[in-house]
Amino acid sequence: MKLFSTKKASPLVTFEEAIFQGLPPDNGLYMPESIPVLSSEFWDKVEGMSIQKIAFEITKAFFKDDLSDDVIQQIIDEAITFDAPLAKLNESLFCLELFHGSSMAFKDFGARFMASIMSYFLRKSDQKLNILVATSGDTGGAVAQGFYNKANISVTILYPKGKVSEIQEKQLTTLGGNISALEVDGTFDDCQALVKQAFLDLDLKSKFGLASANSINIARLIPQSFYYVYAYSRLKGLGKDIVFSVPSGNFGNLTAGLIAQKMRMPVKTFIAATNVNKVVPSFIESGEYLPISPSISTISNAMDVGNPSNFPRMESIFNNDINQFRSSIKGCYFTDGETKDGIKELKEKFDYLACPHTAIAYLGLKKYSTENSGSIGVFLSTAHFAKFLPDMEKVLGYTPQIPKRLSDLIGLEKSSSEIKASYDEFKEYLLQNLI
Ligand SMILES: Cc1ncc(COP(=O)(O)O)c(C=O)c1O
Ligand SMILES: N[C@@H](CCOP(=O)(O)O)C(=O)O
Repeated sequence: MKLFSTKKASPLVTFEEAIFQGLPPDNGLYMPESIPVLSSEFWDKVEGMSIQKIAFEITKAFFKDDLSDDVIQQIIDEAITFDAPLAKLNESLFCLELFHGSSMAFKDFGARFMASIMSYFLRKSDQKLNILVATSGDTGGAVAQGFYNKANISVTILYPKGKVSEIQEKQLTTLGGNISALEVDGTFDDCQALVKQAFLDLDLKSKFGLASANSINIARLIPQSFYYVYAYSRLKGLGKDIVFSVPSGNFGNLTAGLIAQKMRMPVKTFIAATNVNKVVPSFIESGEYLPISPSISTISNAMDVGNPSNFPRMESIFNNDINQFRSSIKGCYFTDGETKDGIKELKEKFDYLACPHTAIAYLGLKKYSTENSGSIGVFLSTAHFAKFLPDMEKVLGYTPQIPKRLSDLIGLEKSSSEIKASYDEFKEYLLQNLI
């Protein structure tokens, strides 16, 4: 499969080139030249398939020219070691739980898949690789877990100082080994801009192998389509239209849903549910794309993104046609006060505990369902609620039970280096520390 840059000013590349380059030289984003349509035989039989089987079939559809079946199977066996259960809240309302992986966030699908595939390609050569990744909370933890101890790979994670939860911070800063963390005095968008600048820095690129583990890297997005198809497979038998509500920040998750739709997964509509960093919902309403700078801090901190990096991919999927955009995605946004009410409502009405991001997806679906009825609603739960303990305690009025995997982190000492949001300082750090 070949990939093109959304800016159309860079040459086509192979999948291997795209994942190791991360960003095309013209600063666009790589997209597959064509998104494979899965066969009607696949869609007929999907109901009985495990998530691993679905993952295998999707990966094969994309990469049959790049990877053998045995290698694909090996990558799936290594990466997709957990499930994505659908919790039924009532006859037409389901929560797709994406937090059963190692870092307890949906990023585990993409990060583990990417770590396996990159390790496979690296084993064929003797090269060393530096992963640079920006996080507003969850990507960093998933990438740290996914790449921990992978041979010949070093990971540098940039996160905004004071803007991630304590447990999220511990996930990024306590593994050690090949994982380092940089605490940036700025916002997530500053972290993302620093990382992007490094990928375009020819001096750095001539000295080191650099790659991205953010959703700007296409290898993160394809595995995120697995769980949409899995949810569809479990709900198909109900014979109703399906609406997916996706809590969104950088819009990798929603773009992965659009990729699943392009593969012919039937979807009635997607809901792009954000916090007050409402760049995409506002774009859907007004047709104007206006980044928010600096991004606004909220209790759904992992979605505090003022310039979503996957927006050009979404535009490319819709051929830059706002009407196509509007017919596939409905936008909505919620304040912190509304988010807290959403958490309370989920607990009181359904006895279901959800993190602030998940609550936003629930609210998005609720808003849509009051105006449209008759479909099945699925809201995506993108992280375990315990990752956001202080806010959960404030909203619920008690301390919910924390999985041991997360509570064990609290006592650990963090190890990170502080930098200003300055490219010179960042580059100096990289020159001293990359492998
Ligand atoms: C818990 C959680 N929910 C939602 C999002 C937003 O996802 P995306 O950036 O793919 O839109 C993130 C961050 O990626 C997250 O960590
Ligand atoms: N919300 C993310 C921000 C980075 O998004 P990515 O999907 O592009 O890696 C986070 O949790 O770090």
